[in-house]
Amino acid sequence: MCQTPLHGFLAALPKCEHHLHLEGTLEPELLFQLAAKNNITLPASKDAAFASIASLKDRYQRFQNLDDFLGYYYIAMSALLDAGDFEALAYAYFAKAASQNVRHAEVFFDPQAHTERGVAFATVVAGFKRAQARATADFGITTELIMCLLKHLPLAEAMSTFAQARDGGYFKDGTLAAIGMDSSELPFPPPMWRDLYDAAAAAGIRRTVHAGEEGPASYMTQALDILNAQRIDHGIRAFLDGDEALVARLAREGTLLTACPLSNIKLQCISSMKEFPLRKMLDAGVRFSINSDDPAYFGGYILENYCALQETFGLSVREWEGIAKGAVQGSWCADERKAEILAEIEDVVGKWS
Ligand SMILES: Nc1ncnc2[nH]cnc12
Ligand SMILES: [Zn+2]
Repeated sequence: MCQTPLHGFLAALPKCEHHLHLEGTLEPELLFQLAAKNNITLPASKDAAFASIASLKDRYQRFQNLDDFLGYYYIAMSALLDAGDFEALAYAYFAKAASQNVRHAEVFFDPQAHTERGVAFATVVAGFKRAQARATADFGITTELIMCLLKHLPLAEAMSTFAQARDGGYFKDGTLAAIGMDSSELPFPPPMWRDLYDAAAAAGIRRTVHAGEEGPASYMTQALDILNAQRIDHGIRAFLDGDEALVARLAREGTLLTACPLSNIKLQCISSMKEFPLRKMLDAGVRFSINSDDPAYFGGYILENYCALQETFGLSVREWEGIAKGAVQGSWCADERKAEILAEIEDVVGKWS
């Protein structure tokens, strides 16, 4: 438990999570269990970190950058094979999130990372949908799925995965809420993905994209101008690069940045929490939410991210109220659901003021 006097308040505060990769919640314990069940051999002969749960956890303390982490992330998810595996993964995350008072979660998954190794798109989605239904019934948490396409694969493959989901009615029937893009950033700037984002916009589908994590602020401007992205995942480089015009635009347009402070430290995008641009984000009036990204790898779920910020920046209850409400306003859920969560926030704030 963190040491801040506001720990109880931060734990109780109703939260929305918008930047969470379901595959990034695969804890080493579940990974080893699924690998044994599915007869998947983890490549311990190539990388000794895969020898045991303990050695893997130790290696997770020392990521050098985004690509170093992604190497482990893609190998680990090869242990996920049947719908029950995807259900177990997602349900474990929803249970953990609900225990930290996440009331609404919009979560990413990477279908291409599964279809390219022979797991059907429908299998992945069926498992996640079962977990979503159980989590809502068990915890009252509402959830949405965002399909991410991978930047390290060709545009044509992203387009065909997108077309499969669109033509299969997955967006129309509400199974999928939006598209996003993730994976390596620097070698794959936003203009490469124009056709994908144009096709999503033409079909009336919501759009987010990872940008400004390792890549420069100019990638964020391209994401807005060329991809017409409605949300940006990470986005800290707007502040770190001092791009004042972009910051002013983000504030003016009310674009949600889905920030992930512990992730930024673990992937060495910033060297300590003091460098996380929280004060600049607040002062500029940019809308943002605080999220966990890949909690099984980065040493903390959403509450640990809130607490780590509090330990460094010492915000007031009122400032946290503003952050929590901004996250609700930036969510892609119905207005009635937003009103419910906003009322829950007022309730908790009332008890702590
Ligand atoms: N932080 C991150 N950045 C880009 N792609 C990712 N995939 C999973 N986590 C990611
Ligand atoms: Zn991410």
